[in-house]
Amino acid sequence: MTNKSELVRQVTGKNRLSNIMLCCKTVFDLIPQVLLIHMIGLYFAASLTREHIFFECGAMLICFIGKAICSYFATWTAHKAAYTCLTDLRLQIIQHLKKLSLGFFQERKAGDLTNIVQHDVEQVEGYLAHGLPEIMSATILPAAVFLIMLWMDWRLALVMIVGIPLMWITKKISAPLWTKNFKIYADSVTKMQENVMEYVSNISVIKAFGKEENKTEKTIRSAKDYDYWVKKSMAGISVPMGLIILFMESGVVLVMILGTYLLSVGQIELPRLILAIVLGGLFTSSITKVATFQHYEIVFKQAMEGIWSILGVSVSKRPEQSKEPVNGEIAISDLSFAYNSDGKVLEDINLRFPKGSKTALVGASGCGKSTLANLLMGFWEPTDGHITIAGEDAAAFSEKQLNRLFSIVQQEVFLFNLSMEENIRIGKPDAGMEEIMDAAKKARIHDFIMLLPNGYQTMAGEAGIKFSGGEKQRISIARMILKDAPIIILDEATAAVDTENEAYIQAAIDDLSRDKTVIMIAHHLNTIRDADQIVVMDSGRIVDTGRHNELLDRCALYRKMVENQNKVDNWKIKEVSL
Ligand SMILES: Nc1ncnc2c1ncn2[C@@H]1O[C@H](COP(=O)(O)OP(=O)(O)OP(=O)(O)O)[C@@H](O)[C@H]1O
Repeated sequence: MTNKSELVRQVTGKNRLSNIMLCCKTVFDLIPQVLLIHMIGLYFAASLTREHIFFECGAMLICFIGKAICSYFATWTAHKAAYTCLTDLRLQIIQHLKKLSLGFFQERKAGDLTNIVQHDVEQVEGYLAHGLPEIMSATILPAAVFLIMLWMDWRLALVMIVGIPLMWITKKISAPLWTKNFKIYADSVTKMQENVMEYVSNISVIKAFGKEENKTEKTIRSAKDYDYWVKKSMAGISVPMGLIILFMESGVVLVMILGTYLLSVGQIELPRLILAIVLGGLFTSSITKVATFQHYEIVFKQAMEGIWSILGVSVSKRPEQSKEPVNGEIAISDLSFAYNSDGKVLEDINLRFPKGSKTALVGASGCGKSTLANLLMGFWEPTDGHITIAGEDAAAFSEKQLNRLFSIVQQEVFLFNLSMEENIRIGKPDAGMEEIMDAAKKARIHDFIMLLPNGYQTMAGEAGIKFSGGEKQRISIARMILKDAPIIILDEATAAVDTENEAYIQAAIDDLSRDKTVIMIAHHLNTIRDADQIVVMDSGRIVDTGRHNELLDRCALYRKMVENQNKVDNWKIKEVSL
């Protein structure tokens, strides 16, 4: 999909059959009224016969049945198209989300994306199943009425539409205000949802830090904002809507006035005048609806904006398929990277990670260690420069193939609501039970799983089953042992666990890292002393690279970092011995 208009065409194009049915329904709607007036005319002319009554009433009956059938098919086809479209859009969004880089998910909030997938897509369904058919029938009917009126008496036809220019001007003038209010309303819905989601998912942190009052107030405020904007947008609609109704009703009043005059001077017959007034009433009520249905269009446009804010994001330029990448030395040359126009986060990076070596990235918080690791895994594309793996440009590998080369051990671990067995099998979908148990043993988590009520079949989300951070971490390491990727990225995996768990995790990581290329994002300098190379970073640049002792000799920044680390360690020992 290249642009938003194409997406809108694709969505609204599904209603064609329903529109045809609505046209037929309109015709069936009008014929009985014309026939009735025709019979009244015959009656006044004293020429109404039984045959007339029989055939015209028969035709009316057929029209009523035809109208009911068309109505049924119009509603059915509109709903069918709307729900097909709703499912298509959700699938399209999910497929697209799958292709987007991790960076997209760091920038957009979960509440915002959920709101689009749930609420905005639902609005499209409302527009297609209800809004569009109503707008269609409210447009076709006045057009047909106008043609009949023209055929009957062109003067009455013209006075009937006198209010339209005024209605159109009111609509044009009020549209920007209408759209603006609605946008604020839609934003307040998103904000309220984001706040509620953040509140619910972080309730433990909020309570732990005594922030209930603050956060509750913020969440309630966003709910009140929502309430305020709903009312304000309704108030913004009601004044122009009143004016539109006034201008349109002037049409039928003018038909009555001019019609009565024409009758008095003998230029129109009574049955024709009655038909003109009936049709004028129909015209007015339908065309008024067209104007007031404007909100359907605004809601639809707003929903499409939201949907396009996902579908319009270009996907990674990586190929869908590529040859199998070979494990080997990783080389970074002249690499620079910026997340946005705020400036470069990494600059002039030149590095080598020999196959099977152990490298530690060290530096102050925010110096770019995680960004560098994310670039290696292909989550972002370098702004300048290249990354090669075994001599091949990493950009030429598909996401899937590149993913096979890497495993990452992070502090935050997510367990799916699946059994332990399935949670570990994610690392290798075709792994047998033996392999899974073997990986769990290496990850030092097998004994723990065996103590669970249903062993490997215990569900991660089962009531009463709680996992510590360290246990979750070891389950995720078992996944990675099974995956057996040749390059391991360790993001300070043992920072948030107790000493016993730390020892287990360390042993599990040692097993996972054996004979692999290891890149550690390190905060604790005492865990990296035996690294083959330590990369010292500062403000997005590499300051020095070498072994621990070499850096102690020649790199002032590294020396300072080690001294600071020693101070912290001494402080911890003192704190414990107090
Ligand atoms: N998605 C993002 N969008 C914009 N800027 C970002 C994004 N992620 C990180 N940054 C910025 O990039 C810089 C480097 O961040 P990065 O997380 O790579 O540092 P780090 O050295 O890993 O830090 P830490 O040790 O605290 O994890 C920081 O200034 C950070 O604010």
